[in-house]
This record gives sequence, structure tokens and C-alpha cells, in this order.
Amino acid sequence: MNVSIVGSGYVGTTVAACLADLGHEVTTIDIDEDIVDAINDGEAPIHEPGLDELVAEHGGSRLRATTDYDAIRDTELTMLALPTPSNADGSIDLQYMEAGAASVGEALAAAADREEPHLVVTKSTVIPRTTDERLAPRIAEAGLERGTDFLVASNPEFQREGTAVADFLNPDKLVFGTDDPRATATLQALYLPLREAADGDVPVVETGIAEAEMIKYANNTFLASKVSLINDIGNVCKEFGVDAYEVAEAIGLDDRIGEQFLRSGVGWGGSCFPKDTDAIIAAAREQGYDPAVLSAAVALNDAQPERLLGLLDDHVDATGKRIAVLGLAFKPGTDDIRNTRAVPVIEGLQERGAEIVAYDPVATENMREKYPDIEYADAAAAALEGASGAVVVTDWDEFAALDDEFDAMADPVVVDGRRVIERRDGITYEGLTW
Ligand SMILES: NC(=O)C1=CN([C@@H]2O[C@H](COP(=O)(O)OP(=O)(O)OC[C@H]3O[C@@H](n4cnc5c(N)ncnc54)[C@H](O)[C@@H]3O)[C@@H](O)[C@H]2O)C=CC1
Ligand SMILES: O=C(O)[C@H]1O[C@H](OP(=O)(O)OP(=O)(O)OC[C@H]2O[C@@H](n3ccc(=O)[nH]c3=O)[C@H](O)[C@@H]2O)[C@H](O)[C@@H](O)[C@@H]1O
Repeated sequence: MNVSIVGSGYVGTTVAACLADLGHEVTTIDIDEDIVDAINDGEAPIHEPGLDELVAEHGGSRLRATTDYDAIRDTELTMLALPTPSNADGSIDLQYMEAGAASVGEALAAAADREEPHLVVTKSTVIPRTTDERLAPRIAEAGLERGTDFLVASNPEFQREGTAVADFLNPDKLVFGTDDPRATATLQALYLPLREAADGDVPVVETGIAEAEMIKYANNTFLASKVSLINDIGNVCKEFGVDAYEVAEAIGLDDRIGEQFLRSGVGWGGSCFPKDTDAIIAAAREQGYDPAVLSAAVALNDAQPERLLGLLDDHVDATGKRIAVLGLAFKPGTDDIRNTRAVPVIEGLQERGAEIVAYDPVATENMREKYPDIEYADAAAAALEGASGAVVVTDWDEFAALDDEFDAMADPVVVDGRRVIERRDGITYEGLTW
């Protein structure tokens, strides 16, 4: 199948490379010429395990990139994988989606007759009814008729950063939100090679467009709330001196609860959980409903970094003291610092007048751009040397191996926000929820 994908970022590039690997002819369209050149040269523009190999194999052949929207005319289906950031009030900013949809419409309108309507698929995460009410009208503006010239659908993406390729190729489910059997048939054909190559059966959810859009928010906000709930329970555990990780392991054995996403600590960050939770809360409020549990999940998440620092305060007055921050990325395996819990931790330490020395195996340069004035160490050991306290923000494996390095601290107080460090003799250890 000939496929085009508008927006060649984390999602667009991963999906494009995987679809090319499954045998489709794929063209990505991006306004960023560096991204376009990289893909055509066989180089992945972003870092994801397994992506370099796929782009090296298919880039410039079955996988191409361009800045020219006219390329979509030669394809049967266009996915929109454009950013959906937050406005200042947390609501969704649809400017990129609307601009992309309008450009797709213009490109399609300039083409001569086509036998079948072109399918435009919303891959990005958008509020229910966006595809119908905000995107389809922008496509039609160029003089096209929905149903005759084009169809729309929603096919949300559930891949995670750091495992995006593996997640896309072996998804827990595929969601096809459509209002026309021709759109469903096209999506079925698109994903047939994936389903044939996947390790097991891949359930397909055929549903309406708004339902598909909502499934994505429900998925992300459920997981974010699950982490907030275990953090809430973990905070209670801490009050009683109970180990929240032992509790989580036991409750995770109940199939109705499930063992995943029960790691309590300093909270959730990243490019999507915070933005998507804020966006669906804002959209619900606009409809006149205030989602109490989701709002509480956000409030609890916002409070965890200060609880972490409160435990540090119990042992050290950080004013004028050297404090090590171990981990800056929003989760291990990535250099992404978007909405990382390290930001409120750093700001809380700055308010206390601490002298911060930060370390992360890969995210230092990104954090340096945001906070150029704090000190960055090139190893965890160097960050700990002479420090009067250390806080652990990201669960990098390498922190679990730290041992003698704590001996070099001026005052060996370790407050662990991710349960990576074992309690041991010679350090004053506080776990956030254990
Ligand atoms: N990053 C992730 O792991 C996941 C993201 N999502 C959702 O997917 C959507 C896209 O996210 P990312 O891929 O992370 O964004 P991104 O920011 O990495 O990529 C977006 C790309 O669109 C390009 N672009 C912007 N305006 C354009 C235009 N008018 N025409 C052509 N290209 C344009 C940008 O240059 C950029 O390369 C969002 O809605 C996000 O919530 C969903 C699942 C996972
Ligand atoms: O919409 C998206 O962009 C994606 O958002 C998340 O993926 P991602 O943000 O890459 O990372 P996760 O592994 O979900 O972790 C999110 C945050 O939750 C935290 N977390 C996760 C699990 C846990 O048990 N405890 C916990 O604190 C992580 O440290 C991290 O800060 C979802 O898991 C994906 O399904 C979704 O496609």
C-alpha cells in the first residue's frame, strides 16, 4: 500500500519505518528539512532502539521523506502525526493539526479525479470529536467533499518512548475509529502485514471516531492515575513504616489490578501523560463536568517531588549545602526531560538555597539548556563526592550499583524517589514510599 505520514517526529518516523519494514511504500512529510534529509540518507532523526536499523535499511527506498505535501497524492492513505501540545490553560492546542489538515486538503484538491476517496487518519492524540469537527472541515475547505473525495478515521498510537518500535510491531491492540466501512477496510489492509508478523493475536477494536479518540485519553489517564493511586497508597505505607513495593507486588497478583504501573515514587512525567491528562480535564470542564479522580491524580503527582524534598529536610538543612540530584530524564532509557520530575525537584532545591550538582547518563545536555547555571557531574560518583545529601529522581539501573561511592559524601543522606538504591550500612536512607 502507498502511505503518507504528515509529521515525522517520534511517532511519525517510528510508524513510517515499521510500515516500510512490513512492505508498504511510505513517505513522510515534515517541515523540518534536517529530518527529511536524515531519513532519505538512511539515518533516524530521533533515538529509539531498533529504529536506526530500519531507517538504514529502508530510508531512501521504501521509506522516503519530503517537505512537499504534493507527495500525498500518490498515496491511498495519509496519517496525521503532528504535535498536539497544551495551551497555557492545559487545553489542547490544535494549530498544528488544523494547519496539517488544511495542507492535506489543498494537496488532494489539486489532484485530478481519483477512483476512491483518500483516507485521512488521525494518529495524534486529540480530544473526542476533533477529527469530525475540527479536522474534516479543514480538509474540505479546499473544495473537497467528505465521503466522496476523502474519508476520515482515528487510529491512536500507544507506543512508549524507549520501546516505540517493539511496541508498534507488537501492540496490545489496534483501534480503528471510523464512520465508513471503506475506511475500516483500508485500515484493515494497512495493518494486515503487522498482524501476520506479530508474535501473537492482535485484537482489533472497530469503533466510532470519537470513541477511538477517547480510548487514547482513557488509556493514558488510567495509567497515569494508576501510578498516582499507588503513590497515594505508598504515601500511606510510609506513614506506617510499611514497604509499598511489597504491598504492590502482592496486589499486582490480582488479575483485576495487574502487576504493571505499580512502581510508586516521585511521579509521572514525559511528553504525554501530563499534557493528555490536562487536555482531557480541560475539555471535560468545558463540557460542564469536572473529573474529580483525574484532577486528584494530577494534584497528587504535583505534590510528590515536594514530599521527596520534605524527607531530605528531615535530615539536612539544604541551605548552602551541596546536594546531588541523580537522574534527570523523565524515565530511564531516554534523554527526554519533558515534564520530568527532576524539574520540580531542582526548583525546590533552588528555593532552599542548595548548591545543586546533577547527574544523568544521557539527559545532561538537555537539562543544561534549561538550567545552565547548576553544576553537572560526568558520573554519579562525582556528583556524590562532598555532597550533604542525594535525591534519586530517575530509576537508571546504574544507580543500583552505587556502593563505596556513598562513602565520599560529606553527609551520606540518600532520599530515593524510585527505589533503585538498597538500604545499607553507612548511609542514612529514606525511600519515598517504603
Ligand atoms: N511521543 C510518543 O511517544 C507518543 C506520542 N503520541 C502523540 O502523537 C502526536 C505526535 O507526537 P510526537 O511524534 O511525539 O511529536 P514530535 O514533536 O516528535 O513530531 C511532530 C513532527 O511534526 C512536524 N511538523 C509540525 N508542523 C508540521 C506541519 N504543518 N507539516 C508537517 N510537519 C509538521 C515537526 O517538525 C515534528 O517533526 C502527539 O499527539 C502525541 O501526543 C502518541 C503516542 C506516543
Ligand atoms: O501517549 C504517549 O505518548 C505514551 O505515553 C506513555 O508512554 P511514555 O510516556 O513513553 O512512558 P511510560 O513508560 O508510560 O512512563 C510515563 C511516566 O510514568 C512513570 N511511571 C511509570 C510506571 C510506574 O509504575 N511508575 C511510574 O512512576 C515513569 O517514570 C514516567 O515518568 C504510555 O505508556 C504510552 O502507551 C503512550 O503511547
